[in-house]
Parts: sequence; structure tokens; C-alpha cells
Amino acid sequence: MVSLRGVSKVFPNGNLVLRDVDLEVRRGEFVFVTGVSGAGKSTLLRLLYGADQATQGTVMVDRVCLFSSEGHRPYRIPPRPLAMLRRRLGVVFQDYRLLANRTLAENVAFVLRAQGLSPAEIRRRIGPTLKMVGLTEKRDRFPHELSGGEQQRLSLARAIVNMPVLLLADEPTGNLDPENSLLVLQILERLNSFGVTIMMTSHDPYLVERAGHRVVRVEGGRLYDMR
Ligand SMILES: Nc1ncnc2c1ncn2[C@@H]1O[C@H](COP(=O)(O)OP(=O)(O)OP(=O)(O)O)[C@@H](O)[C@H]1O
Repeated sequence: MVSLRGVSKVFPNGNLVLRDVDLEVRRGEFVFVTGVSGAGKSTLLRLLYGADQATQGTVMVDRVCLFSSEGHRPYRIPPRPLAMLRRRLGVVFQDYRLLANRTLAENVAFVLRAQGLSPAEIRRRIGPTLKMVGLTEKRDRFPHELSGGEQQRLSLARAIVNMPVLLLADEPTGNLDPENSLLVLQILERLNSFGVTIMMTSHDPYLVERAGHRVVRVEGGRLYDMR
């Protein structure tokens, strides 16, 4: 599902964040990406959905090449195939990125509308998605009426409503108390049991330990397989 070969990332200001990193993630895996603040966890995920570009190496996601420096000239995925790939990905951010003036149901519907699905298909998908994240009763509320944990679960609903093959979750439990963190983890595990590949960053050792999934660690620009 994910293949990084010899990937380095240097920001224009000379900041070397990833250095010759290799990573293979198989379809259906659940992988935690750990490391201290500023280690490069978000940068790693951003390379996978094309929000940022590698400087060197090869980045492949679901058999699509996003970047490769192997030819005479670096290959960068053009906007159209990138948009096609992104339809198969779900992305969750720590800061939720919800639409404040739309209800929960509309927040979820928005993603599908942007993808051109019919109103009937959109209606059909909203119910099960909100149910999965435990927000069925709140479908007509607005984001500001939700707790932090509920807002994060809504952002999760938006990421999974298009049935992604790969879910990239950047600190989805970063702002949550232990109880809500566990709830988010359980939803991700349920998705994973349906075959969705999950990559999640976290600096919560308790959560990572408890979950028992594969762990990779970003440290000093390198990537280490921990478990
Ligand atoms: N656009 C940029 N230009 C220069 N440096 C950047 C840029 N974006 C990120 N960085 C630097 O790259 C490093 C890695 O950042 P990144 O956000 O990937 O870390 P992280 O491990 O996700 O941290 P956190 O856990 O705090 O979210 C940091 O030192 C950061 O300052």
C-alpha cells in the first residue's frame, strides 16, 4: 500500500527532516508512526497524500508513484492523477478542519458532494458513517455544539465516508483525554478490521503500547522499525 525507497526531504530553508528513509506498508496493516515533536512524523504522512514533495527517492501509494528521482529528471505526480489517488485516501488532522456553519450530516455530505456523488448515494452513506463514529443522535447539530472528542470523531467520519483504502491520521488523539483517545483508536481498529490500511502518528506511548500494532519511529531523520 505504501512504499518509500531512499526518501529524503529537505525544506527550502535547508532543514533536513527525512534522510534516506525506506518503508513498506502492506495492505491491511495498522502502523503507528512515533517520534518526538518535530521529528518529521507529519512530514512523512504529507508525502503520502501529496501535500508535500520528497527531495529524493521514490514515493508510491496504492501502486501510484507520487514522486521519483530515479529518472534523468525527477517525476512529480500531476494534479489530475493526484486528485484521483486522493479519492482513495482518508486524511485526519489534529485540528479537525470542520465546516463551522454546517451540521454534522452536512459536514460529511460535503466530502461526497465534492466527489460528484448523487444525493441518493450521499444520503445512503451518511447514516452508517455517523453510526460508526457514534454520532447518529447528533447529526443535525453544528460542530461548536460538540465536545473535542466528538469533533475529532466527526473529522474521522469525513475521512472514512468515501471508503478509503488507506487512512492517514496525523495525531488524531493529540488533543483528547485517555477515554476519547481510546474511542478514536477503537474506531480506527474497526476500520482496519474491514481491510482499511491505517497509518497513525502519535506521541502517546501508553496508547501505542496498549494497541500492540506495528510501530515505526522517526528519529534524527531516520526511520526505525520498533515492533
Ligand atoms: N515548510 C517547512 N519549512 C521548513 N521546515 C519545516 C517545514 N515544515 C516542517 N518543518 C520542520 O520539519 C521538522 C519536522 O516537522 P513535522 O511537523 O513533520 O514534525 P512532527 O514529528 O510531526 O512534530 P509534531 O509531533 O510536533 O507534530 C520540524 O523541525 C519542522 O520545524
